[in-house]
Amino acid sequence: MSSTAVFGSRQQQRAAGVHHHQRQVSDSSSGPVLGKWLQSSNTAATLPTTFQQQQSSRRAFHHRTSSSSTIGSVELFSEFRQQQHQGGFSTPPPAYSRSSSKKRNNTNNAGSEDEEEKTMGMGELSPGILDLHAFDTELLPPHHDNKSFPDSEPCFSTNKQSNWTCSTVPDNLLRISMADREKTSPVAKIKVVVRKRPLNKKEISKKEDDIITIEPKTNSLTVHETKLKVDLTEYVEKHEFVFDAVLGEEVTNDEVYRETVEPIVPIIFQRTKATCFAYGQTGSGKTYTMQPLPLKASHDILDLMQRSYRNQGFQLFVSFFEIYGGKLFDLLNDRRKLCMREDGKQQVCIVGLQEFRVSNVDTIREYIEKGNATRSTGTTGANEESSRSHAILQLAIKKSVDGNESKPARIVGKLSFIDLAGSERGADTTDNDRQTRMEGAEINKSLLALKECIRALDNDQGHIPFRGSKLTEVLRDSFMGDSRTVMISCISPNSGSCEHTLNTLRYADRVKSLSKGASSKKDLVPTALNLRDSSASPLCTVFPAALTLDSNSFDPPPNDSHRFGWSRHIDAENGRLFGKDNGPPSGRDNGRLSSFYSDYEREQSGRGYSVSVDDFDFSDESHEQENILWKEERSERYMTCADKKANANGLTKWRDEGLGVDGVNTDDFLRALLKEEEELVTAHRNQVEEMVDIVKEELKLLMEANQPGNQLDVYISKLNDILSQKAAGIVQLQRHLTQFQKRLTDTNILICPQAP
Ligand SMILES: Nc1ncnc2c1ncn2[C@@H]1O[C@H](COP(=O)(O)OP(=O)(O)OP(=O)(O)O)[C@@H](O)[C@H]1O
Repeated sequence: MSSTAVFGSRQQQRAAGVHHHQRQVSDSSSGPVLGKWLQSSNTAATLPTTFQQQQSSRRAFHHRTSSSSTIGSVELFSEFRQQQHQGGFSTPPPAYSRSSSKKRNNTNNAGSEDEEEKTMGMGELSPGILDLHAFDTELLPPHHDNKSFPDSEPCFSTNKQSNWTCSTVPDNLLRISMADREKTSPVAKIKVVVRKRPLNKKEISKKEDDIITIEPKTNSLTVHETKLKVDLTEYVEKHEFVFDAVLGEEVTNDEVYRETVEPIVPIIFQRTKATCFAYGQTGSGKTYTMQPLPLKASHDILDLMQRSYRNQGFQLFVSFFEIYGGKLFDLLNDRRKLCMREDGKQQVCIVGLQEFRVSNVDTIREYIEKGNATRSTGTTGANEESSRSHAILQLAIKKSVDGNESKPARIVGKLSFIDLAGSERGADTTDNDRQTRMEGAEINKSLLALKECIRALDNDQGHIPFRGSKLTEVLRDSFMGDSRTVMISCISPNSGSCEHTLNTLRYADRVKSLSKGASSKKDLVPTALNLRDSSASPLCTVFPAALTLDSNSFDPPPNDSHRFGWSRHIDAENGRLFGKDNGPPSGRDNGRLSSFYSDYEREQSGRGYSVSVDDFDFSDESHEQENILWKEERSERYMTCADKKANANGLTKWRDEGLGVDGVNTDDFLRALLKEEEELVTAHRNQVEEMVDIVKEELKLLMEANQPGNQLDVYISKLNDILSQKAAGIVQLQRHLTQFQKRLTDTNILICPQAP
């Protein structure tokens, strides 16, 4: 059966967890992987500039290495490492200077890029003229001196020129006005951008590899994950992702601004609220990325006020606060504690928050520096000066009624910048103290809630789970009405951060793929490369044996966060109960689970297996939170179904009268259903955990079986035990499932049409 036949239409593919934004390739020979890697990391001349060129260079390389074994690829890999460590791929340090204190200096850093703007005077960049500043600073090759990096400072690991050749130069040559830009390119509701930082000196000294390659032309990036087989040979698994924009280490903060926030600025004047946030592992460059943005945006806003909207009564206000441990603090007012209130119209009001009217960039810079200096920071394994809070800087555009400044100004639009605290997995926080762990849990909760809100908003769902976290509650009004969201996913390039990087990219990928707009995106044609979340696709072509497996049992859980693929199944069978996008958020690392499955498949197909089953971790704190959000959503769904059933039975106002289905109290009815559902999911989770242990045993047994002198009878008896355990687990879960299905059928839930 061909791979396309297995997955059918695009829609079916999505329902089956197939992801069109993410293409992942596992290649145990890894020849082509390294071929592309070497080329794209080398020089502009060897960088494939078109897809065809890439393909042909891939083919050429593949041809060169097609007969090479894993050992061969390991040799190539070491060759690559050697060259990299010898500085062969290093690029010069950035032209701008940074001092060691991050939180202050990032603004200064923005400032260093902005310094010239200041001396030129505001408004010098008039519509349609060349941006000489960008031209001067960004096209001149910076001075090459690797030794000049302070400890935590980054070094570039790829050739800067290569990427200029690909995409950046034309953008800088002619900088059209924002208004023109706005006319020509409508601003997407959600934009997901990835930014990779350079390797820092510490990572280089630890001889870590840069495992991310970027193809700016196709907005794609590839994570080259090195894995070990049980026989300890290395192989490289490629994970390829496509986003709205992918920014490499050579991309300046100016360019980040142009790609992310600049297009939104003009529409803030048209009653739009926009949010730009950075997400990523601690130390991945969120603060570095976010800090310069508000200043640049203020510059453009003031510019528009003075040019396009002169004398129209627009005013700019700035406020800056942080959420730390679920509490709000004003960063422009000595960290005064704030409280949040909601008025009758569900407008969020942060009581006591100081808002300052600003009319020039210097004043805004001072406010931003003041706020940054007041922020809560701490130390994490990856970042000595880590932000442990979510910092929210808001630029509000207000307009006085009839242009009369003596009357109170009304809000027109708002631009919120959120520098999210660094994301760390539960597992990473075990070394830290309780405080850091609590912070980590809070951060995870916010991230999950944020994703859920974006997802619900983009699907125009009636119910937006704002209450999932303080962060989303506070941002509520920014998400209401006409809103835009820009998410910048920051990633570290080093091999030691591989798992975090994949998590960040999967989060970003999910945010993007959940958006309705995603379906109209470029990457629609199903290819052999983008069939699975994690690397399973090539198995269909490279390892045909994988196709003989039952595709249901070995499908990785779908990316769209359905709980273990369950809602998808019901969806496909009944098309009614749970909408595809209404499944519970998984929050758990589906990627790792699917990676586990693909490893298992690889083993089944006789190509060895990975030891990455240890990665399979259910202990994520965010699980609790996801349950809350999910229950809220599911409860609504049950209510709607029960409503319909009650109506069909001639019962009106059953909710008000507290009557549930069949006369049972509404609350009890819902509680019982949710409880049973939760029990089923818990049973499923336990079963999968057990299964992982069993599979580990199985892998061990297989290893033993390959040892000389192995006893066949011992092997047979152990295998029998293992298979019985597996079968028992499955039968037990099946029984549980049947009971729950029966319960749903009895209460007519399964035949309830989906709520509009
Ligand atoms: N694109 C980049 N170019 C150059 N240096 C960078 C870049 N991104 C980050 N850095 C440097 O890397 C270090 C860590 O960056 P940063 O503090 O912004 O990370 P973070 O994601 O905000 O971490 P945390 O979540 O722990 O606060 C800093 O020293 C910063 O200057």
